[in-house]
Amino acid sequence: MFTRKLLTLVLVVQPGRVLLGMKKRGFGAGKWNGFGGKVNPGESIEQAARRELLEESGLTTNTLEKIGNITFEFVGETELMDVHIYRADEYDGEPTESEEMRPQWFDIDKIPYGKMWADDIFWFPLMLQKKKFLGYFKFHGHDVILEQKLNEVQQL
Ligand SMILES: CCc1c(NC)nc(N)nc1N1CCCCC1
Repeated sequence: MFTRKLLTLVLVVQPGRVLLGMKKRGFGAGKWNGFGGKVNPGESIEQAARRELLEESGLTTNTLEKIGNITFEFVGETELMDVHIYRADEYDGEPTESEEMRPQWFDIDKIPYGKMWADDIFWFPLMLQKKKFLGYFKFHGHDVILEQKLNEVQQL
């Protein structure tokens, strides 16, 4: 009944601040988010995460750490979104605007949750504490969470 679409999301974190991108078009346009997107046939999830980070922000990293996996259901859609979330604590390059994303650093205490996907406020604190987590969010439209599960795990 449900198929799964593999997606990636990378958060670049430095002491006291996190790099987010303003999505300029497509799915999630107008929201701040990490960098990510689809996994192409023949590439690993981690390779896709690295590719999307470079394409969307201009950055590369040696330290991509898998920190979470969240499954999203949108009511009425039969394709679940299986988002594999990574944290990068180091990076090379300079944040660069792309066609998809306008990057900007945010102080940890000024993360614009009101302009992000509604789930982020729940799992960002775990991500920032370097905890690992599994989650499930059921959305009605793009703004209303009907059901949610979020559990810390020791390994992914
Ligand atoms: C699945 C949608 C989504 C979402 N909740 C609904 N929350 C965040 N932070 N990112 C998302 N993605 C990240 C991968 C690329 C698509 C958008």
